[in-house]
Amino acid sequence: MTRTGSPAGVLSIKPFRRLWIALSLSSFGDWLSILALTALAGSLTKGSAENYAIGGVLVAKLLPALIFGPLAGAVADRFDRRITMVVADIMRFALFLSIPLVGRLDWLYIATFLIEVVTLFWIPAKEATVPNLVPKDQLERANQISLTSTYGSAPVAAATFSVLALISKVLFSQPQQQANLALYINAVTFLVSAATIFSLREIPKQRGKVSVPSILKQIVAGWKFVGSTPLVRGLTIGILGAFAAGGAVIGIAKVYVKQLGGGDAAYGVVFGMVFVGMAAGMFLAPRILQEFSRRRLFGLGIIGAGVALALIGIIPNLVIVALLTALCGAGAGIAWVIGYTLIGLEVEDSVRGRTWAFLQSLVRVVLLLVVASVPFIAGVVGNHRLHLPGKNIYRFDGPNAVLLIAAVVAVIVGLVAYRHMDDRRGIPLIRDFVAALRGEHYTLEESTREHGVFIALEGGEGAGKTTQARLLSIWLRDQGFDVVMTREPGSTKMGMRLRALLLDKESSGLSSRAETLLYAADRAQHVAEVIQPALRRGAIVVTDRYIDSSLAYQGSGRELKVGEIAEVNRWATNGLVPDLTIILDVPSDIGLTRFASPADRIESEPREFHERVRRGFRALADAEPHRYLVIDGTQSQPDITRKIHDRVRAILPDPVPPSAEDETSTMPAIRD
Ligand SMILES: Nc1ncnc2c1ncn2[C@@H]1O[C@H](COP(=O)(O)OP(=O)(O)O)[C@@H](O)[C@H]1O
Ligand SMILES: Cc1cn([C@H]2C[C@H](O)[C@@H](COP(=O)(O)OP(=O)(O)O)O2)c(=O)[nH]c1=O
Repeated sequence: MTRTGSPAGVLSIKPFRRLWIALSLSSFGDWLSILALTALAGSLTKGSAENYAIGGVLVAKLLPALIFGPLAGAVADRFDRRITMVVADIMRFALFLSIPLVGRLDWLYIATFLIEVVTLFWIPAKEATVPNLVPKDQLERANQISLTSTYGSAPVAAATFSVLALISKVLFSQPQQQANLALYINAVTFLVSAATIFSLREIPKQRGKVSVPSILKQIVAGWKFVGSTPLVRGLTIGILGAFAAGGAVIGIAKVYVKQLGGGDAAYGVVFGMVFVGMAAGMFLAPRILQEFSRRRLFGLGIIGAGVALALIGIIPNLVIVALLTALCGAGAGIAWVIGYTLIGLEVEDSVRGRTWAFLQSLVRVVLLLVVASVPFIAGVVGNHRLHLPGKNIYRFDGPNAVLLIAAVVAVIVGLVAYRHMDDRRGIPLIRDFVAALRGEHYTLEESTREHGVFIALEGGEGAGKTTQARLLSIWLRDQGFDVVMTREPGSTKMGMRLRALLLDKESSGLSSRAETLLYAADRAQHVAEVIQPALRRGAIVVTDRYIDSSLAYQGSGRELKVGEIAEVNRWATNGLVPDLTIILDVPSDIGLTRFASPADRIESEPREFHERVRRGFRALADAEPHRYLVIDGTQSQPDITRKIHDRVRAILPDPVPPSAEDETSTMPAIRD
C-alpha cells in the first residue's frame, strides 16, 4: 500500500517529529502516573483498604470517558486543535503537581478524574492532527511510530519508576515521597509537551465557528456516522472486540500464570511478551505483507489473536504460553496499526476527531465491564479436574474458561470485521495471502500470467534509459529470449494520440490531475494491448518508463500525493508490477544537457521540478530495494550495461523450455 521511506523517514517531517516528541512524553507520563498514583493511593491507606484505594484510582481513570468522551471529540473537531492540546497539557501539568502538594487521598481521586477528563480532549485533537501533518502515503508509518512510543514508553516508565523509587528511598524515608518524586517528573513532561506543541504552527486552524452546528448535534452526527459506514462499523466492532479480549487477559493473566506454577518473574515475562509481539506485528506484518489488503489483514489479525488466545487457554505450559502470548500480541498489534491508519485515511477530516472520541469512550466502557466481570466469571466456573488415561490430570479452572471465552469473542469479532470490510470480494483469501507473502499483488488476471519477465527502466530526462533499454533487449534476444521492447507514453495507437496531447507544448493549460489520468490511460492501454499479452506467452518485456514515472513526475514533481497516484495506476494496470525496475540516476543538469532536440512540455519544467523527480525515483527504490536496481547514470555506457546484465541475469528463466529437453534428451544447449 505504501511505498515511501522507512518508518524513521516520517520523522524527517519536522512538524510530525515535534508532535511525536510531545506524544511520547505524554505517553511516558501516563504510564508513570498509573504506577505512581496506585502506589501513592496504596501508601495513603492501610490494610485491606489498599486494594479498594488502588481500584479507586482505576475507576477515576476510566470514568471520565463514559461521561465526556464524545464531547471531547466534538471539541477537537470544532476548536483550534493546537490550542486545545496546549491548554490540556498545561492543565495536566498543574493537576499532577497538585497531587503531591495536597497529599490527600480524596484530592488524588478528584485530580486523577480531572486529568483524565483533560486527556480526553487532548487525544482526539492529536489523533485528528496527525493526518494533517503527514502525507497520506506515510500515514501507516507515522502510526507505527506513534503506537510504538505509546506502548514502548510503558516499559521505560516502569524502569524509570523503579529507579526513582530507589533514588527517593535514599533521599526520603516516607514511602509517600517516593511516589511524589515520580509525580513531579511526570508534571514536567506535560509542561515540555505543551511547549513543543505550542511551537507547532503547522497544525491547521479550524475553519472558524460560523456555520458549525451545536456540539450536541455534532456528537449525534458522529455516532450516526460510525453506525452508517461499513468500514467504520467493521473497525469499531473489531477494535472493541480486541479490547474486550485484551481486557479479559489483563484481568486474568496473573492468576493464570500462578495456576501454571509461575511466579512474579514469569508474570513479568508473559507481560513483556505482549509488547514484544505487538511491536513485531506492527512493524513486520505491513512490511512482509506489503501487497496484502489492509482491510482483510485487520480482521485476520484479530482472528489470529483469538486463535492464539484459545491455545493459551488450553495448553498448560508456561513456555508455550509465553510464546503464544507474543503471537497474540502480534495479531493485536497488526489490528491496531491498521485500525489507526484506516481511520486516518478514510474518515473525513471533519469527523475524525469524533470517530476517535467515540471509539475511545466505547473502548473504556468495554474495558471497565470486562475487567470487572472477569473475576466473577472465573469464580462461577470454579475448578475442575479431568482424569485422562494413564493417571494424567488436566486442570480446567476459571482462568481457562475466561481465556476461551475471550478467544471465541475475538474470533467472532474478527470474522464480522473481515466480512464488513473485505475490499477484495471474490478473490480467494489463501491465494491472495500466499501471493502477498511472495511480494506479489494477486489479481485474478495475473494468475494467468505465464513465465514472462517484466523489466522497467526509469529515470529522469536524458538518463540513458532508451540507450540501455535497446542494449538490454539486444543482449536478451541474442540469448534466444522472446523480447518485447516498448516504452511509455505512446506505444499503442491510442497511446500515440495521448502522447501527442501530453508532450505538446500547446497543451499548456493541462491540470496536474488530468495529466496523471492521461498517463494512466496510456498505461492501461499499454498493459492490456502490449505488455500483458507478451507476458502471457512467456516473453521478456523491457519498457522504457512505467508507473514509477508517474509517481516521480506527477507525484514528486507536480507535488500530488504519491499514494493516490499509485492507487490510480494499480487500478489502471490491474496490479501489474515489474519484476525489476532499473533506475538510472543522473543529476538533472547533466541529463537535460544531453539533448539535441528541442525540449518538450515536461522537459521544459524548471530545474527544481527535475530535482524533485530525481529524489522521487530514489525514494521509491529505497522503499522496496529488492525490486529495484539503482545505477549512477553518469558512468560510461558500457559500465552501466554491465551492471544491468549482472542483475538481470539473476532473474532470467531458463532460456530453453523443459519440453525442448525432452525432445533432444540431452543437456540444454548453452547459448551466449
Ligand atoms: N552513460 C552515458 N554517458 C553519456 N551519455 C550518454 C550515456 N547514455 C546515453 N547517453 C546519451 O545521452 C543522450 C540521451 O540518452 P537516452 O538514452 O535517449 O536517454 P533517455 O531515454 O533517458 O532520455 C543520448 O544522446 C545518448 O547517446
Ligand atoms: C510515462 C510518463 C512520462 N512522463 C514524462 C516524462 C518525459 O518527460 C515524458 C516522456 O517523454 P519521452 O520523450 O519518452 O522521455 P524520455 O526520452 O526522457 O524517456 O513524459 C511523465 O511525466 N509521467 C509518466 O507517467
